[in-house]
Amino acid sequence: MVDKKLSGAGLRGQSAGETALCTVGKSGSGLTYRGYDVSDLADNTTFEEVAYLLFNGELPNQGQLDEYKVMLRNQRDLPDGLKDVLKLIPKDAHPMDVMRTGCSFLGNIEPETDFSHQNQAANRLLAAFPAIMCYWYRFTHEGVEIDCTTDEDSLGGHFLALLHGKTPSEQHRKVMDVSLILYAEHEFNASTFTARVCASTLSDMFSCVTGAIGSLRGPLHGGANEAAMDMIQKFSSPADAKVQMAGMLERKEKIMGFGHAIYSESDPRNAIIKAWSEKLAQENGDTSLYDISVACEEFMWDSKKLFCNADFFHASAYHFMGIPTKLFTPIFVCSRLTGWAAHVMEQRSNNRIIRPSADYVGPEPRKVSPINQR
Ligand SMILES: CC(=O)SCCNC(=O)CCNC(=O)[C@H](O)C(C)(C)COP(=O)(O)OP(=O)(O)OC[C@H]1O[C@@H](n2cnc3c(N)ncnc32)[C@H](O)[C@@H]1OP(=O)(O)O
Ligand SMILES: O=C([O-])CC(=O)C(=O)O
Repeated sequence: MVDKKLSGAGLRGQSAGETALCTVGKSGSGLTYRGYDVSDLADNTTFEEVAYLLFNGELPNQGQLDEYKVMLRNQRDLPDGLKDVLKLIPKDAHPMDVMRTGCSFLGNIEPETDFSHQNQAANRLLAAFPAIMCYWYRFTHEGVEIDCTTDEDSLGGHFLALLHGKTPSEQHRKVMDVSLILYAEHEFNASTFTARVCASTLSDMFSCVTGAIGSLRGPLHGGANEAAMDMIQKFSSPADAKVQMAGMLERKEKIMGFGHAIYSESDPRNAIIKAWSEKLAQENGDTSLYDISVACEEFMWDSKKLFCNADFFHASAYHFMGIPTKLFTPIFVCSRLTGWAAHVMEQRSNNRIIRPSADYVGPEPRKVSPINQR
């Protein structure tokens, strides 16, 4: 992995603080969480272990993990007041707005009253997010008031069971778990930086996470997985994908799911989710969407030297598991909550309010003229 030459607008290349949580795009290792390579974590741990690692600094032993999972399981259900609020949100609302409201409302009825409760607040959100998404989705789209508890061992399996109303396959549980690990943490990305800025004012955990959800929603960040899905579904074949993408580039359109602010040659998460997407395509007995995705990847590299970021093959992988496109970015929320909350805790542990300066480019000083002379 080569360090990208960083310059220009968007604070690119400027250090905005220290973190012990994550490295992104450092030579020799693409992505690490507290020193562990993300591929090692994806192969050898579960999402709950990664959440524990991010919140507590070390991977849990078996006893700690068992205790942690029981604690999360006991908090998966939603209070009636929150269910009532979710039922009021219309079917055509953006599910990221649902997540934002769900998070914010929970902060009203179960507030983080002081920072000694920060872990409880983070774990409550971690346990409740799958139900916030699925309760609203199934009520508004299917007219069902679901039971927000399941017997599923993992949060990934729990989400799939809530969404589909049936026990997920072992392979689908595994893919969800890997996906949640891949999306968990990514240093000072836009949404995490939002959370840290909010934390630096000594605000509460729910406000920090609510703000971060708003930043993740945009198509230049987390929203790219949905935009990528919308795009690949329009292509009828690999050859058609290449022709249509050439047109998009000619029209100077951004191709969602490609490029990255920090990585220069590849996003280490891509190979991992791409391999799972291929397995799911084979399991489904129809590889056409996967083949189209591979054609997109080849075309973008050959024509622009742009590579798939974490979002691109997540689109087909989620689609193969029967997940509606509009829920792709909310799943990202369920995972990235761990990174956001860990950064909030880190910011609080050595805080100074984040308040950069701006280069002024406006008019020279001038006097207000009376309104009838303007
Ligand atoms: C999990 C995540 O959040 S990963 C990111 C998800 N976002 C997307 O997939 C959206 C599509 N990608 C992009 O918009 C960008 O690549 C970003 C926002 C991720 C990074 O933006 P930047 O750091 O400004 O990109 P970068 O400096 O590498 O851009 C270099 C050039 O490549 C172009 N470029 C970068 N990505 C793309 C793309 N996906 N499609 C077309 N052109 C692109 C830029 O327009 C720029 O061209 P220019 O010099 O003519 O203006
Ligand atoms: O780091 C970034 O800018 C975006 C990203 O890939 C992420 O947040 O996962």
